[in-house]
Amino acid sequence: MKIKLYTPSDSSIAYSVGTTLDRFIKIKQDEFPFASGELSQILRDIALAAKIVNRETNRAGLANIGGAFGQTNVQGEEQQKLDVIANIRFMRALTKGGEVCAVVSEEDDEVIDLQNSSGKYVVAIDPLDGSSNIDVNISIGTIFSIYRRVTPLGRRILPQDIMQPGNQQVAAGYVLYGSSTMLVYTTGYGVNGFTYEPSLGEFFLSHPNMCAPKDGNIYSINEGTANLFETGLQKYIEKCKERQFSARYIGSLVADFHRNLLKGGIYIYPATSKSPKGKLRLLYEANALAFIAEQAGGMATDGFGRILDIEPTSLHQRTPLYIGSEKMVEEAEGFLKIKNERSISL
Ligand SMILES: O=P(O)(O)OC[C@H]1O[C@](O)(COP(=O)(O)O)[C@@H](O)[C@@H]1O
Ligand SMILES: [Mg+2]
Ligand SMILES: [Mg+2]
Repeated sequence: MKIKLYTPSDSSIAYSVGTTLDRFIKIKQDEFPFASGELSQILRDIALAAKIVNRETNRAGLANIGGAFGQTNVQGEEQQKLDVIANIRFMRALTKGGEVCAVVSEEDDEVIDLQNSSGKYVVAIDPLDGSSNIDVNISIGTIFSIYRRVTPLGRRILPQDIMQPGNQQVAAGYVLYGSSTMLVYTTGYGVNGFTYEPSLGEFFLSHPNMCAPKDGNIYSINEGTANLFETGLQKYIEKCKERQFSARYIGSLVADFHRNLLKGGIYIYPATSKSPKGKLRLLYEANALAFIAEQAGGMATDGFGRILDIEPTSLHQRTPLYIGSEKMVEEAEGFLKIKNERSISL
């Protein structure tokens, strides 16, 4: 009996396009002799909850899941039903997974202590990003950051476990519920994207080693409040128009970020005279995407400094965000600095 050896074309790579997320996590874990599997488990828990939220999102119009929940969250924003459903689903998966001791969520005023003294990790999460787009069938997302607790296991969680700068993240990512559903994440060793195959209930590697183009011609900003922007930013936008760059703004941070990550571009949610800290939240929006952007060769600042170096002072603190292709973010920063220097010297 003859035995034929199977030699897949790219056998040199342990994983290739089409590898399941589970397998990819396992392979990556094996690359770290000291890895003990807890972080891998959290990534699996997040993937599981994402599958459930994906199902709810897809049938939002049918199952009376759309619309307001009838309560406001700590940001004073009206919660959508899907905000609350997603929050419950991720919280449940992270609790059941058993590796997390505390969760910071956009939808909860306080830190959620999961009463799990053996949990080594803290998760900050925006369960449903782009809430204003839920009812109009436009792409929405989930954003997550993972940190290792800094206080000893078995002790009560302390503020220092939660208030860690983004440069302490051990993993971060997002889920995009769009025409297809994708999970994109980093553990500090590059960025990989997985596409969900609903009929098989699996995420498959579809975008290995994602790299942001160094430059681009897409700018994403809500110009509705342009008259409240600082002059440096107004000048930068004029420059983009002069160059006939494409203006693209979905109004879902995850979707705008993802497009620009693939095609090259800059997303800006600036400080305005009305909101001096902008709108987006540092702990569960900006930090995660900044980690991804940097790992993909892009850049993320608040207009003046690196997002990942901001020392958090409050759970739901906001930050201006300039994120995307390196050259574009650098240039936008340059415009801000010039104008600011001029206004200071006047
Ligand atoms: O309507 P605006 O002011 O442009 O804000 C849109 C931004 O607000 C957000 O919806 C805020 O996120 P949430 O939906 O999670 O609150 C971002 O996704 C989006 O980029
Ligand atoms: Mg959000
Ligand atoms: Mg949200």
